[in-house]
Amino acid sequence: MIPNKVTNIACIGAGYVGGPTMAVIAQKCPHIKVTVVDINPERIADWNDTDLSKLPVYEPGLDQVVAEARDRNLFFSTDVESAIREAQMIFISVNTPTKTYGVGKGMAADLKYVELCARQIAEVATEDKIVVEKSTLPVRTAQAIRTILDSSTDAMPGVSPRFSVLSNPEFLAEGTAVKDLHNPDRVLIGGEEDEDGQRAMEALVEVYANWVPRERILTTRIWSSELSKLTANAFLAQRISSINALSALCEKTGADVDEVAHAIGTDTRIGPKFLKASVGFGGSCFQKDILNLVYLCRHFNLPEVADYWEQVVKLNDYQKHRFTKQIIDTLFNTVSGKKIAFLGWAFKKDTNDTRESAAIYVADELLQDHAEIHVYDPKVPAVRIYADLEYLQAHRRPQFVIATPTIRGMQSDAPATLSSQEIRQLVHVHKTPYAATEKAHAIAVLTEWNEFRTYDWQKIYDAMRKPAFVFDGRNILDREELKKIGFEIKGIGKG
Ligand SMILES: NC(=O)C1=CN([C@@H]2O[C@H](COP(=O)(O)OP(=O)(O)OC[C@H]3O[C@@H](n4cnc5c(N)ncnc54)[C@H](O)[C@@H]3O)[C@@H](O)[C@H]2O)C=CC1
Ligand SMILES: O=C(O)[C@H]1O[C@H](OP(=O)(O)OP(=O)(O)OC[C@H]2O[C@@H](n3ccc(=O)[nH]c3=O)[C@H](O)[C@@H]2O)[C@H](O)[C@@H](O)[C@@H]1O
Repeated sequence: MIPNKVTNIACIGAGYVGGPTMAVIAQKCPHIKVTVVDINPERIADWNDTDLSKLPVYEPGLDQVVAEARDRNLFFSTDVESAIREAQMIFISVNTPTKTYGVGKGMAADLKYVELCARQIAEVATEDKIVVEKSTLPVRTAQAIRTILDSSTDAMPGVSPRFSVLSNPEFLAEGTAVKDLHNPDRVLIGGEEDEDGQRAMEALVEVYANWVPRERILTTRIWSSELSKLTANAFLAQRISSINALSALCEKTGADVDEVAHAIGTDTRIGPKFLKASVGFGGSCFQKDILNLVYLCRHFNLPEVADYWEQVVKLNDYQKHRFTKQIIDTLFNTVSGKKIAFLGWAFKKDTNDTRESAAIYVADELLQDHAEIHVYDPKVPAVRIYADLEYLQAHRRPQFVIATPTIRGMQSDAPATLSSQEIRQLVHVHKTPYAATEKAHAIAVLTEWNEFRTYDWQKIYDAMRKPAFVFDGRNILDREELKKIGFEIKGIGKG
């Protein structure tokens, strides 16, 4: 019988979602044993490291949560099979990147890791289990998971465990993951409408109810839950693209985008959040989830709906390109041989995650113009920065190329593919902001780390080449103060 209460949970995937989410469940539910498993042994070793600064995910407050629960009722392991066998409830929290091959390449979510998990659960399970989709998935994936689970049940007559599939998408944002998990706006649980589905939902509601007020735990039909996750990310990203679109107009007209955002955000129907103009949104999910939504709409023959959402991603590509073009234009139409210092590489502050960070695309485009790039980021190591640039050489999205047909008003060549050696010759990673900015022609702020505001900007100015340009892609620096020192400063949407 599908349990309606659980004391043993497994989670497949010890990444940015699986790790923090399960750590908080274990912290808040000491009566439940939580085992997080992953096929990546280094990742698991890092989660088990006694030096908590080595946790594979950097999130403020996560070290304390792990310290409290680890080896009490929270375990990290590579033994996927045992964890599946013992658990009554199994979360699937593996990566679902955009497909880079075959049908749906560049648009659809790649579900091969999710499928592998379902197959492994089906192979190993001998008792009834609840399977929870924690990964972000296209609507109706639960159907595919159920088909896999049920077909192997048929193949094992005699041992016929039952499965109930739930959708429980995660809404945490990186950098505030622990805060978001401790105090979520809502928890969403979608389940099947039969008796098993109801029992499974009851079991998962019970888990969250240990710390989340019941009225914030929403239960829906499974398809609604799956689609709500893609919709939430599409709406959030759409707000950023909307304000970024207006930032371009602000620059032409002399308006100030922060003033415009404040003015519209005080309307309670619009609200103040997610209206910060920037060099463009990054992160592993917004682009991937919108492309997935666009793919689904095209699949269901809704081209107008698909085009509407695709524009959010195109505008984001345009914004990254616009920022780069402004750097090149301002530096007298070429950055060849010039030293551009990057403050920040992570896709946002308070995380070491760089996936789809705007910094990667800006760097790539500047490298096409033969710039020399010097990076400082408080949390991102050099190996990650090189790996990001190398990955991009092999996986440029055609949309980005289309969005950047002209540089300086002239037709530019298709982007050159840089070798690892060329990247290492042109990109240097520094341990301090002062080393990165020394003798630089310009500074580009790519991430909104708080510490960037607190630097000795006079010292930075003194060591730079003149005129000393700052391109603030996050509008975080004190413009007046920097101008007084002598900097030429350009922001986003600052007319
Ligand atoms: N990163 C974020 O802030 C958020 C991510 N999501 C969604 O959560 C899912 C996971 O995302 P992340 O945690 O960021 O990904 P991640 O890439 O950080 O972690 C996924 C982990 O799954 C492991 N894995 C893959 N296949 C496996 C298998 N068959 N057996 C065992 N381990 C396996 C990988 O080794 C990796 O460590 C994605 O669907 C994503 O869209 C949802 C909300 C927030
Ligand atoms: O599905 C996911 O992965 C998650 O995606 C986002 O979270 P995340 O990408 O971690 O971080 P955000 O705070 O949403 O920022 C995303 C990007 O948008 C940028 N941003 C954000 C807000 C804003 O006003 N302006 C802006 O440029 C950030 O700098 C960052 O590059 C959502 O906020 C989460 O709810 C969701 O769970």
